[in-house]
Amino acid sequence: MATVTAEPRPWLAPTASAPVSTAVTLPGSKSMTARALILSALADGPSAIERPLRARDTELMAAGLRALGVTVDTGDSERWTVEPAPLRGPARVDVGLAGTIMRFLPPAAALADGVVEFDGDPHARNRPLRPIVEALRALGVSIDASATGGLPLTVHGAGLVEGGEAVIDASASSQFVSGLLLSAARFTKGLVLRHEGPPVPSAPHLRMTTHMLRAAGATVDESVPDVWTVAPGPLSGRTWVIEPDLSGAAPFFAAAMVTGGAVTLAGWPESSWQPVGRLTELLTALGAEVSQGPDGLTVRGTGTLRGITADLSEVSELTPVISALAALAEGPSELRGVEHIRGHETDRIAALAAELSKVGAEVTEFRDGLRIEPRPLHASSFETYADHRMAHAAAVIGLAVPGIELTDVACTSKTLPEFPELWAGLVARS
Ligand SMILES: O=C(O)C1=C[C@@H](OP(=O)(O)O)[C@@H](O)[C@H](O)C1
Ligand SMILES: C=C(OP(=O)(O)O)C(=O)O
Repeated sequence: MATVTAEPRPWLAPTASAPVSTAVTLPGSKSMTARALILSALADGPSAIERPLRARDTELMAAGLRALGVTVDTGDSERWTVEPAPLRGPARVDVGLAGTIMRFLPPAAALADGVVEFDGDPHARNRPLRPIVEALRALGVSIDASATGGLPLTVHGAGLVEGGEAVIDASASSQFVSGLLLSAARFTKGLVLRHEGPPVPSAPHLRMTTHMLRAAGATVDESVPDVWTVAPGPLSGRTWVIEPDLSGAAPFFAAAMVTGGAVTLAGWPESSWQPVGRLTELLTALGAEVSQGPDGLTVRGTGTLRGITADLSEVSELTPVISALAALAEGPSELRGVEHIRGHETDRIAALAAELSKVGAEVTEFRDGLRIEPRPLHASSFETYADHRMAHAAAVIGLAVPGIELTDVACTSKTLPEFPELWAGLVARS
């Protein structure tokens, strides 16, 4: 069952009356938890996932794997266990609004013996899927998709996938590549996947996929740009230790920046598979001081919030929170390179342009991004479009601008069901 947050609709974002200075402990990375679940389900022995993310996206992933016959025990929030089994249909999978499920699970379902049906939230049907469906067909999988090539999908699992070579245009989502690679070691001939088209976004997420595949024992070659090779072979069960979710931490870091305080993300590892270097560059350019020590990763507000010009293609899921900071900055910002986020939980470029304009910013919408000119901001209703990161953006603005009313905050359950309580606690302690 997905977690439901009983928060009022609309939700008035709390305003900070003093600097937010605190340490936060946040759950594990959504992206790492999703990959650990898939790799564990395809392994030849049991696995444990320590400090996973328990949220709608990962609970639905666990439920999807259970529907395919895998034993996933999520009873202990600190340590989930996965006992693989031969995958089988018939099964039905609810993907919710999760890109990770709709792109990572169909390739695994193709290995199942039986029919596996996929569907999700109304907007999930609009999210791009065609390239991965066509690549799977080229690899010998029988799939029925909607007229637009997306959900609802039916995968006719034959118990094996021939695999081999495939060409894909992954410019709309790195998850098409990650999804195919995660199951590829179990394809009879493995996989040689070549991307052809405009650049693939989210390179750090691709590196996370190849790191985790190697950690599970797969042989992966990514030495040729835009070509990924996974040799056929077994995957090992293991213990995955999940890092705190860096993208989920972004609004909390932004709180330090907006209020001139300091927020430490506790439990941050010395070396990470998430794009902490890029986040540090961006927050520093915006005016923050970022440091790492035994207590964790700390972002300190300096009282200065500068506008920036940045290509966010590597860290596109940060666009909403960075846009919120840009709307509160001293000068204009131009955030580009993220056309594909029009296919995220909502069309994030259009949604940010509409909502930031409503609160008073001057916004120009480009095909691949936004120009944001700060203006005096004012109270307003803020539509969240069922998008957790739109809610984060609104909450960040609300710290500085009284009267920001989110149409819905429960959408944050996608990746952090505790968000409303954690956010209120942050301000209460300020
Ligand atoms: O592989 C992953 O876990 C993700 C990859 C990225 O997707 P896109 O490449 O579609 O942006 C990112 O935005 C998403 O939140 C998570
Ligand atoms: C784009 C996102 O999610 P998804 O994994 O559903 O694509 C996101 O979390 O910002």
